[in-house]
Amino acid sequence: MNVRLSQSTVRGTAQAPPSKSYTHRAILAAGYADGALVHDPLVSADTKATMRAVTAYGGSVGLRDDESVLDVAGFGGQPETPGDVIDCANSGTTMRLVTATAALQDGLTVLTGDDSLRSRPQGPLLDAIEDDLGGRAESTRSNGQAPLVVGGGVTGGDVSIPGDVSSQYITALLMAGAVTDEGIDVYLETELKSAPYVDITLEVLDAFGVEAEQTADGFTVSGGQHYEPVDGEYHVPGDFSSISYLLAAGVLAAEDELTITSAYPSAQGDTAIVDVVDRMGGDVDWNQDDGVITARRSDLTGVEVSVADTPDLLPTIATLGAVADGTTRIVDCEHVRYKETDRVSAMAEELTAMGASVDEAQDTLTIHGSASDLQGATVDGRADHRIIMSLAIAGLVADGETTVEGAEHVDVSFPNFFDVLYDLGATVDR
Ligand SMILES: O=C(O)C1=C[C@@H](OP(=O)(O)O)[C@@H](O)[C@H](O)C1
Ligand SMILES: C=C(OP(=O)(O)O)C(=O)O
Repeated sequence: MNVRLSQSTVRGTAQAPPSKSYTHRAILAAGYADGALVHDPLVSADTKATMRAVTAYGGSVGLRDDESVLDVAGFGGQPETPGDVIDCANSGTTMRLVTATAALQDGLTVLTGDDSLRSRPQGPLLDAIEDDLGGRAESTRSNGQAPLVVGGGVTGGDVSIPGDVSSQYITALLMAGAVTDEGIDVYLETELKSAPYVDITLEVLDAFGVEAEQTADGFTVSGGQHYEPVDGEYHVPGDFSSISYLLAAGVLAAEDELTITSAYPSAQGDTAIVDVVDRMGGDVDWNQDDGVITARRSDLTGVEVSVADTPDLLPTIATLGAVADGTTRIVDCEHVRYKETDRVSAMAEELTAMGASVDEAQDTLTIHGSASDLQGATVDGRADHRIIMSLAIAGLVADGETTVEGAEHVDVSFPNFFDVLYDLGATVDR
């Protein structure tokens, strides 16, 4: 699906979609439990992959008609051997988290995904399971990528793992480690990137009555624990990665002001987008008690931003930088190359196609911005939801028409993104 956008303004109120990261964890935690009601879940292509995995391990997931609640029956910490391959589709979170689940049972699980997911790094997690925990974890092509074959009935132990490839390996080991006999101690061999995502994990584990904590050199979870959420329920907060596109639309294109609801504080590192926009000179106000962000159109100035903790914000900040006056330097971004696509290159190339001046280095993206340089163009969304949404926001400001190719992939995290933009008054032809 191609979506065409033209320079236009937005106004009114948009509700943030529910958090993808919290939804994945809540579904899997409910799977490790006897079950749970997950309120306000994100129902998207990625979270459906985690629902499939929980079902494959012997649980079940029912969705209320209005999509407001997932009724998850769990497998009680003892996953069954799946009767079929688990298709994780485009979801790195599903593949990593479920690989550790697979290691818990004696039988084998086969995990695969789409072209993008089958090119992403899984090697450090496979090595941790096989070399450190004594399980079986193989890449069928011996290249550290899916398809994967995992099993072996691990009972816990000590794991050494790099921290600068994906924090999802640590999340996976902590979630599975709680139901092993011995627990798992994770030692980080390199500095942890995307650290707030492990904080999200600790928050969800706590809500499910599971204890895990940070240590001087990593994380630890003791074994023999039972997942059991308070009152059998869990509530998912709004998603700040998704909010970043709405907030960018507000400061770049609001006619008067744009209001975003369901924006309550949580462990999400991506709440940093509010501060980034503020530092760029954006007129933004966040009422944390009410969960409401208000943004007004503003003239932005380039800044330097580290995305070490917030990789998913890179595409949004790149778009903001292309419109801001002066230079925006996005640093500490090498790990953003291991996502659905290499997002550093993707944003460099596609914003350049729209007339921006961008320099790319391995760990830095530098954008010499100016709103007047941005021209509508046909851009490739790279089958990556965040590239698509960020380029669409650039299309609200660019002179002339912008066509974003492959726009249907927003179904991964923000399925009604283009409907929301349309309802806010943007000129969008879906
Ligand atoms: O655990 C999570 O929910 C996520 C962790 C991050 O990945 P990495 O830890 O691989 O950087 C992030 O980019 C991804 O969108 C979601
Ligand atoms: C990288 C992302 O997710 P995942 O790793 O789950 O594919 C994302 O949502 O930007």
